[in-house]
Amino acid sequence: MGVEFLKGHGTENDFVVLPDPDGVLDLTESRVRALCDRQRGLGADGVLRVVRPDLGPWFMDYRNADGSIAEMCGNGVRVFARYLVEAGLAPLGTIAVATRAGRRDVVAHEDGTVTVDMGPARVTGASSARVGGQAFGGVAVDVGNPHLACVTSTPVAALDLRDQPGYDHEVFPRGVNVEFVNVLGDGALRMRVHERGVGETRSCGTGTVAAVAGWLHEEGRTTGEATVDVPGGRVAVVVREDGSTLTGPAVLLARGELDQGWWDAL
Ligand SMILES: N[C@@H](CCC[C@H](N)C(=O)O)C(=O)O
Repeated sequence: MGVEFLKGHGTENDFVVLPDPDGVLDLTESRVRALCDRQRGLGADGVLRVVRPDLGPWFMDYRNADGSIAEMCGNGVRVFARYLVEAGLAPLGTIAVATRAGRRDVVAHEDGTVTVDMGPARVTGASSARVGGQAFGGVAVDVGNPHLACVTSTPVAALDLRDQPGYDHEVFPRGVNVEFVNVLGDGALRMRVHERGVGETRSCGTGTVAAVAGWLHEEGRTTGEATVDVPGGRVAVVVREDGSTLTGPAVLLARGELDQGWWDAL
């Protein structure tokens, strides 16, 4: 019997899901890279390994497509919760999910959307990004993982995000996810993102929370809410003094078995 997998996405930020309740899979960097490769593997922005240590809360072991480990993934945790519900491992309603950024309470709704309590989005200072010779001012935002949210009047559709945007390595020694944000109206944002460890993705859940926190900061506010349009769809974000929530769809579209020989050879 090969290794069980599922494929899913949250606003087209896509993941390979590996159910591994007993934590027996040896998920090496090279296996993650091969799984995420869109030519020689299944293709995905990241891998979600579903583990349940000591029958405690479910743990989301999230990996970026390049094999690196990240603290948190807002779209991934929605897909993770959808998997738990569809597999009969958790009921609809609130599910506690352990992540490297701490516990996240996730509410799976009947209509297929999922709301995640993302914890506080902390603006920690000003910084800037550079794309194609153009500088973009922004703010560093900690959503469990590091972000640089740049609100700009340059239409985000015009940006070439194939390469990693330039950023200040002293401010972000562990790398950074960079968001470019247009304000469409009060409470309506558009965003594109270049993710650490992946490249441009069609959505980034933690990035949308950082975008809203960055926009509010620019407005001199610390609380508020907005919809965020990303290339892969739309999510809704609420930022409070003590926390934030992210709501959006979570879809599972395929399941199957990896060839054991392919897996073993990696
Ligand atoms: N796509 C994710 C974020 C995944 C982690 C990120 N690339 C990092 O390295 O911090 C999301 O939906 O939040």
